[in-house]
Amino acid sequence: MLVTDNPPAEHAPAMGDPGLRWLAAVILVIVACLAALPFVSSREADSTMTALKDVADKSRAYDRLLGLLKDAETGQRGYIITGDAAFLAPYDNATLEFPDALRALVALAETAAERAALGEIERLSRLKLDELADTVALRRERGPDAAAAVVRDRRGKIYMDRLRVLVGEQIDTLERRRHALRDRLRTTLGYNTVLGIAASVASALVIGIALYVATRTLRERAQGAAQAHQLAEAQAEQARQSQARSQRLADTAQMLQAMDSLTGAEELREVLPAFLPRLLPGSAGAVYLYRNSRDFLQRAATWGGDGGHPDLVGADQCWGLRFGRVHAAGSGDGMHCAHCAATPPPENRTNLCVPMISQGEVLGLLVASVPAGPDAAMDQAAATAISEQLALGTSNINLREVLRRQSTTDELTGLYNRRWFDETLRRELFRAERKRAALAVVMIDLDRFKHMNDTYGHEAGDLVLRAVGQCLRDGVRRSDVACRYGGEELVLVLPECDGAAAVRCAETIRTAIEALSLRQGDVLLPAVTASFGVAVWPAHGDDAATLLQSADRALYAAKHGGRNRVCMAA
Ligand SMILES: Nc1nc2c(ncn2[C@@H]2O[C@H](COP(=O)(O)OP(=O)(O)OP(=O)(O)O)[C@@H](O)[C@H]2O)c(=O)[nH]1
Repeated sequence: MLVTDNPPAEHAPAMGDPGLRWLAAVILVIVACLAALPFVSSREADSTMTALKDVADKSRAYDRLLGLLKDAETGQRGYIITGDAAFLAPYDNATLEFPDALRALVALAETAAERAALGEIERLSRLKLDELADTVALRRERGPDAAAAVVRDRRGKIYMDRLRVLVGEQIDTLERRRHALRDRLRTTLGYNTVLGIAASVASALVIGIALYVATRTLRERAQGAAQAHQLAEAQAEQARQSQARSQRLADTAQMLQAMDSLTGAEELREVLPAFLPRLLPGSAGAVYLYRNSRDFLQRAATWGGDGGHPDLVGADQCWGLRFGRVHAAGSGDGMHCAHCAATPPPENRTNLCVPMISQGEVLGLLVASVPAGPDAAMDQAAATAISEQLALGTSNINLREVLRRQSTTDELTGLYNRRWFDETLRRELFRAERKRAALAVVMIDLDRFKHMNDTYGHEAGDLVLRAVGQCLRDGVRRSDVACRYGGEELVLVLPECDGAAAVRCAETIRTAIEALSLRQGDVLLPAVTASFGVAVWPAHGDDAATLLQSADRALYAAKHGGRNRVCMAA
């Protein structure tokens, strides 16, 4: 349109016109600034994502520190109970690694408060490790009773409880920081998108102006017009790339956010296929995660069609895993991995295998088939960045699973803890009321347990509690909940179970406990028995408190009736 409607050249303002040149220069400066802004904003998003990764690393370092102390304590307990030096392996390993783990955390400390907390952690850890070393030495030189006497004075337990609280507070602080960083990332990405659009609009404007000027001066300034075209195209390409980059960052952040809300790795099957096709356009592939046994990697998700990816992959079947870095193989070149869906890949495709590495540990494998061609290098870089984010997200899922398990279970018996019991009873009472179904509660108390502790030591008592916990787990259905109520008191919540069935269940467990034959080292411990009190909703109480009181009174009756028996509430 502009070319045909042009006035004759002699009346048109030429590029040589100083006014027009100034106008062009001003527009170019504005457009250049707009195009640069998304880059600045992207840098901000990059630095926030790095900070997020650092916070997650530090959280894991705290968790590892506590894990080392627990390993040392487990080794010490095993050695004291058995006298077998083989049990000291985790203890030796943990005491060896502990100073480095603590030093690494001190080096990462950022605030005076964190340094103060680490100082206290260091002091308590030293006391705890000294106590462990003393008891190990005592066991070696003076036998189990001398070592057990030191354990019994509970000094070590007090240090350990305090350390758990201190480390937990640090992890909570880091969790709050992670949420704040995620909010900041979301805001930055919002700005980024707006700036990307503004840059695109400005580029479109400059293209229009450049075309206008170029056509007006075409006859005299053919070369100048071509340069203007090139400049406009470069600007448009720059804006397109910046927008694509912003979009990829936003998609990656969204994927991480979605992964943050997962309760287990199996849910990746739902989340990843929604994001990976957007992050690697035109691709198809699969994500594998190591099984707990670490012998094979198991397929966790696929995208871009089923693709024939096998369920399991051995670490030695993948060149990427063997080299510990991204491995690419095209149709006519490179070493092909046996596990890839199409080996070798079709003419116009490249297979990428990218190990997912977090903190130097390989957590899984990203396998992607991408289009071969000029964008292949960009796809490879993107796949590497995505695998880093997947590794970060996966290790966060693993960490959350461990923390959730720790917060709901009792460490000694492996049964659910008191907090979980309170929540479960409240929830099951609501359900029973809604379904009009029965619900039974069974309170259990070990008989003359003080005598066991006083005669055979606290470790023997712990051994008994662990074995009784196993009897409870074996004796209930999957839908029942067995908890440690406190000390040597245990409790069962039996949904949809009437009085007769609850008494039968209690009898089974009572008989199993009575039949236990336990040894502590060479010493055969005396038979253990327990008393049971059963109460049923709604006959013995219509809320949690009265139901528990009824079960407790029935337990009292069982004790007074001679112990080692099951009594139903009156
Ligand atoms: N080993 C060990 N003992 C514990 C634990 N928690 C509580 N106990 C002990 O359990 C014993 C409970 O004793 P009592 O409440 O007097 O009752 P009992 O000796 O079992 O006698 P009855 O209940 O009347 O049959 C105390 O000695 C506690 O120290 C624990 O985690 N480990």
